[in-house]
Amino acid sequence: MPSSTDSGPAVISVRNLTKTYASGFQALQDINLDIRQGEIFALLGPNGAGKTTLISIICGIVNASSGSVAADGHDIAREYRAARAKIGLVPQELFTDAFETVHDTVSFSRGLFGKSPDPAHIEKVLKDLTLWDKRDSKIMALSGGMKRRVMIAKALSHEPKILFLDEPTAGVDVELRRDMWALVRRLRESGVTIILTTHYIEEAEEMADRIGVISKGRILLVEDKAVLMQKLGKKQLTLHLQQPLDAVPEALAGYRLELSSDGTQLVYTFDAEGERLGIPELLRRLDDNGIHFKDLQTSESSLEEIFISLVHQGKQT
Ligand SMILES: Nc1ncnc2c1ncn2[C@@H]1O[C@H](COP(=O)(O)OP(=O)(O)OP(=O)(O)O)[C@@H](O)[C@H]1O
Repeated sequence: MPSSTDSGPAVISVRNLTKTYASGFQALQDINLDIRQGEIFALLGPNGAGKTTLISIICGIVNASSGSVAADGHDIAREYRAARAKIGLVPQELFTDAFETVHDTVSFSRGLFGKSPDPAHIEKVLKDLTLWDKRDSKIMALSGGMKRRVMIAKALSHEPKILFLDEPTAGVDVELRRDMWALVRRLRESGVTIILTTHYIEEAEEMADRIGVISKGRILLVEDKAVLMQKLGKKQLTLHLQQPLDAVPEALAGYRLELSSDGTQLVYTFDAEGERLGIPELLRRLDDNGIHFKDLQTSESSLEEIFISLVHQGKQT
């Protein structure tokens, strides 16, 4: 089960969390999760997996059925105000007062957390988000990308240590998505711990230090991105043959080899372990069997393929 590691203190600790909605639907089952100080953590899962429910419980918007959450050491139920003050939340839906100016709406958000006005901080947030020039514009006059940045500015107005971004780039075009990724990295560099939910694998692959995969209300695994890709990724070696084959020779039956339908390509699929053991020997055996190739190429499975196979198998690691 995912748990705290020696790589740093947990800034969010989720223990044995379950959620059953009034309808009787069990949205989360026995979630245990630690978020480390200063990391970008991506919670990756298909629609309906429970991502928003989990975030909403951590942020104190939805009550858990059982279990506990601590934010920077404060229990979200017993010490709600102290815990919530540590957290900024950028929800999936963009909602804010269309008739307010950018500056006023962001300043007002700070007040909601009982923090005294701090014009210098608001100025810094607006400048970091390239909204300073728009500070006197009404929200309704802004582009979609700017409105999103206003939501982030609001979430940062009370100087949280932890920022939740729920599907930050859902429905956003490619250019805006790249801007958002750059912005999230800058925020992390400024010391904020970032937790983002996404169903875009590309986003987790691009951004995250660690990835948690959630499906049907359960965390299937939590892993460093690089380790996840190395551990679960498969590689393929494709050999383009000089002469087509009718079938894979018996002598090579021990290898996971597939022949293309026209007989011109042999595809060998292997994992990190197989790599060490097999390839020189395979090439030798091919040669022994009179099979020669004119070209070869390798490819690695993407995080997408890993993710799909995990979610389909409901695999536990
Ligand atoms: N208030 C509610 N009452 C009953 N069921 C709910 C409620 N809110 C959410 N659910 C159900 O709980 C499950 C998890 O929903 P949740 O919104 O947490 O998923 P998600 O992973 O965030 O998905 P999405 O990316 O679509 O938002 C879904 O099946 C959803 O229909």
